[in-house]
Amino acid sequence: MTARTVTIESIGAQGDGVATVDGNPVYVGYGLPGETAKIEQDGSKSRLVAIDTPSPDRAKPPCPHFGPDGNRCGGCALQHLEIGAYHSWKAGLVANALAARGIETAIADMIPCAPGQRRRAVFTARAIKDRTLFGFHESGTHRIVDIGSCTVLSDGIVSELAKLRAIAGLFARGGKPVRMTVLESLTGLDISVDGISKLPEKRQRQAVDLTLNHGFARLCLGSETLVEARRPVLQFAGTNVEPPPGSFVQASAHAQERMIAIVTGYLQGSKSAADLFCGCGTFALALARQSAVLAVESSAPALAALDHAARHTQGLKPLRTERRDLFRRPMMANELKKTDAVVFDPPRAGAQAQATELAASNVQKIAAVSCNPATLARDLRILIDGGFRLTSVTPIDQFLWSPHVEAIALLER
Ligand SMILES: C[S@@+](CC[C@H](N)C(=O)[O-])C[C@H]1O[C@@H](n2cnc3c(N)ncnc32)[C@H](O)[C@@H]1O
Repeated sequence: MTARTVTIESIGAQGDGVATVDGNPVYVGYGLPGETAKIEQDGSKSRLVAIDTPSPDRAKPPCPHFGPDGNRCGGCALQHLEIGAYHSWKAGLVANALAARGIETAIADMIPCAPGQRRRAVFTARAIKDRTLFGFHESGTHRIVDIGSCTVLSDGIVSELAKLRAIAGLFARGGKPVRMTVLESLTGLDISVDGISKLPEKRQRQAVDLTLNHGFARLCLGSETLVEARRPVLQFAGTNVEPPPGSFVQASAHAQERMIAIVTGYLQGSKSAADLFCGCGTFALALARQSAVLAVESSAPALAALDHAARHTQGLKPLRTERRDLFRRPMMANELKKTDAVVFDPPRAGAQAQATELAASNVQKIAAVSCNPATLARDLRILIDGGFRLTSVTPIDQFLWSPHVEAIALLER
């Protein structure tokens, strides 16, 4: 460790301050641009000792689990940055990724999300002696920061943290850490545990009893439902959907509705749309109110939930689903002959093979949704080279105070 004083120049992609020492970057967690800070340096990492000249953009973090010291919850990276500067930094992540692929474009205003709006969280639990650590990993380590509150999550989850910890403790007691995905659905909390394959019978009964006594909707271990008091339900643009255990859904209902509005608004007027990487139908079910839809996805349970929702919703145009691995077998340009509009929303790896087929197709309008600016930029480059024009890029702060950002890019021929 070398003690030194540095000046922070920028914020890195993970939210740490970045200084330069001997021509190399040194990351200073909790540091902001313009600040002079005393650090103990260890290669590119450092420990912050003191900030000598605080930035005017420095804000008081609202969460007690956020801070520069050890045991800092890694869920948030930037609570110490004033909200306007924070939004500019996040929009910059998208702009920089696009610029790195030679795409220079204006970025629209950030769609903000407020504290307390996040409806889905993945906790880690580990049993130690007679108690359970339950929370998120410390920044950059596998240590679990035990949380008693969270500024980002919805009240419906935060108010139940102690009860969730007790249930998680039953699964973690065997010694292995477990992950617990909690989704606040309209009918109650939907809890899904993974990391172990089986629970001893007595502990399983206790977990089921706690779930029922606390009024939670469902408890699953992997894909096995241990108890379902009520079907968990979400609404996508007015349509009820019953998500399968642990399935992907947008992290915030507010962000989801704004994203649906952008996509359906842009693709309005198309006769036949495709939703690729459709999940349980966030976009497909909304699009089916205005055009025929082909919805494609690799997860069978997600498609079953989408089919079930479509069958029980009045007034939709024809909606067809197809199970398909779009990485290995993208929808080919000639299969999209009758499709004039596409929304695609792939996992972080992006949709390179699919973008290549779209570039060669007759599709006229595309909404590209992504939680990874780097792969979004790569896929947009393919589409632009194939003759599409980028008409707008809108960042959405779905992952408040984290270094992650959602974005929707709109393209047309
Ligand atoms: C970011 S989510 C988007 C889901 C949906 N659009 C939504 O808004 O809820 C990505 C989806 O891609 C699916 N997926 C992952 N790999 C895939 C693949 N190789 N082929 C098709 N779908 C895949 C996942 O199951 C997941 O539902």
